[in-house]
Amino acid sequence: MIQFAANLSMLFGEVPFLNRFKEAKASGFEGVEFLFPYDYSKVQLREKLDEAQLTQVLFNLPPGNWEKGERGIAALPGRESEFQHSVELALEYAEYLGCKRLHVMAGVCPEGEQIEQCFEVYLGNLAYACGQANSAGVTLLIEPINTRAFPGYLLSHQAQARKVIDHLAQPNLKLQMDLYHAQIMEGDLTTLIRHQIDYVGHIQVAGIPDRFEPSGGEVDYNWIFSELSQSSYDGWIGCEYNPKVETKAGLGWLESARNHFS
Ligand SMILES: O=C(O)[C@@H](O)C(=O)CO
Ligand SMILES: [Mg+2]
Repeated sequence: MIQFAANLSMLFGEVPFLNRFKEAKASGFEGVEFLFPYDYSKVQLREKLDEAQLTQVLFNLPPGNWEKGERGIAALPGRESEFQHSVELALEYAEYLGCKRLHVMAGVCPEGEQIEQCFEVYLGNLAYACGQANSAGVTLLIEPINTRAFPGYLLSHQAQARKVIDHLAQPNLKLQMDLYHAQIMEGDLTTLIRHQIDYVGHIQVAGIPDRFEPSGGEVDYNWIFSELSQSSYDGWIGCEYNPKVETKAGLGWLESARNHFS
């Protein structure tokens, strides 16, 4: 059955990060996701999950130097050995936290590098990572991200991701379909969902254009949730949005969203 996960990098920012787990549970979430766990020990995080009885649904591989503008290293030529270490670290956390999904960020193709070469490195790194993750029972996800947010990001369209997944033909490589990015880059969300739901290993939602709650803005999420409820997808939906005012005050949309899946 489809369930909703709170993205703790964005929700419950009113309290310190480690307190957000119990806030998520108290607000009715059964699972959590966030961008990166690496500022905390895996033991600290496990404790928080256990205390609140939450499932760790997803997090990302280390992204490289975020402060310097790096947004993943999977497609960066010359960074292959760093990438392999990042896979090892992420899998260590994933196994300890019981997390079955990891998002591998492609990265921004560096100036002076050919896109084709970045793609070649990306494919090689993904194939390596899939092998490592498979033995740990972990699915890797690739997410097309809008280039307004991350200019030059290598993977920005759903069809590109499908091609990568088809090309590599790995059983544990899936699409992270973030409907916020998909609407900005492509629109036509219903058709995208109908055409590629079999590729999808995780979904994320936010209102468009402001990345607020998925209840206002240009996309009718009641329509989208109804569409998803009729599809074969039965995984998690990550609530990856910035609360417009305050997290709890803005959670009214969730009850009616859940009604689509009950
Ligand atoms: O959509 C996003 O921003 C995230 O899912 C992510 O992993 C990269 O920032
Ligand atoms: Mg996302």
